[in-house]
Amino acid sequence: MPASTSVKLNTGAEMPTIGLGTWKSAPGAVELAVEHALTHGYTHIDTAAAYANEAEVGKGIADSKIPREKLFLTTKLNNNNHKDVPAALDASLKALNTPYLDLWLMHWPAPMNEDTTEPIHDHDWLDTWKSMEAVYAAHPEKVKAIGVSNFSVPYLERLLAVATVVPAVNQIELHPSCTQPEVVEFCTKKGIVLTAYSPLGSDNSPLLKNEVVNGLATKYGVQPANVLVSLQANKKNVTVLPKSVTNSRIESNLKVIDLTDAEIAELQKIDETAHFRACKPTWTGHGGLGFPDFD
Ligand SMILES: NC(=O)C1=CN([C@@H]2O[C@H](COP(=O)(O)OP(=O)(O)OC[C@H]3O[C@@H](n4cnc5c(N)ncnc54)[C@H](OP(=O)(O)O)[C@@H]3O)[C@@H](O)[C@H]2O)C=CC1
Ligand SMILES: O=C[C@H](O)[C@@H](O)[C@@H](O)[C@H](O)C(=O)O
Repeated sequence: MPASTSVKLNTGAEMPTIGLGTWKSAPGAVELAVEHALTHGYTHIDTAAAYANEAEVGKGIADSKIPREKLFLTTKLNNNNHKDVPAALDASLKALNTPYLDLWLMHWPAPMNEDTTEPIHDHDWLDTWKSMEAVYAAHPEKVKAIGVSNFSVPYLERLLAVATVVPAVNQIELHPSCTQPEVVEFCTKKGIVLTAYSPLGSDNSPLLKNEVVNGLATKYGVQPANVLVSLQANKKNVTVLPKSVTNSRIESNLKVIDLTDAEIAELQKIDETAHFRACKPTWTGHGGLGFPDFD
């Protein structure tokens, strides 16, 4: 099926299919990258309190002069803020210099200490979700949708058993070396949109040199990165976040090609022989977080 330009959330809102990623986009560079993206066709930006760049992302948004209602802005609750959800939301809004978020995600189901070096075990992430639901209900003017990130099937099952709000999105690692079919299928069945992070395989990705990826890039006259972004954009229930601080790449990453079902299957097969994750859940100190390649 042809690639989408937006995907409908369970709130009714449209989420633009391609968003600019900003993890490791340093202050100084990130405001220019965000401004460049927003003045060259992007309408969706992804950041996180953990990236320590929300203020600069906010500056890039302001400098672009894009009307707020034309932008889809996502940020994430940091692992060290699970105990103080309302204050964390206000801090992100202030840093981003925006009256509201289009989407606010629990970054990891993994509460951590103040400087995110150690896990803490006296707080349950399910209570964090309940606090996010409460803030969302009390302040619809501040947050238009809530969701999760780095949630495996067992963690989603635990959440859905008590949730009064079904997460709008689960943002997870998705690329040909990390295809996660179980969680993609589960979310799709439950009406939860997937957002593909590290779609190029993150920094210094071997996927950019992969033979299948390069074969398709040559066939369609595009860059390997376009094949990788297009793979996600060609899926029905998926949005995708290529990150770059390089203007030419920011522009070119928006170009999506329509892949055939056979080409999609060939790309997804790469996982069978060359599996990797750029972001291992174990970094949080909470184990594999229910992901089958860790537990
Ligand atoms: N929820 C979560 O836990 C996570 C969320 N994310 C989100 O997803 C976004 C994307 O993931 P990320 O890990 O950053 O990695 P990506 O897969 O987007 O890859 C980014 C890397 O690819 C390079 N690159 C970008 N475009 C091209 C191109 N056209 N050709 C060649 N190289 C290119 C970038 O370099 P350069 O910038 O120098 O151009 C950078 O080194 C993040 O920025 C973040 O917003 C990511 C990880 C975890
Ligand atoms: O969004 C980005 C990621 O979640 C990142 O914050 C973590 O993956 C972590 O820093 C790590 O070291 O792996």
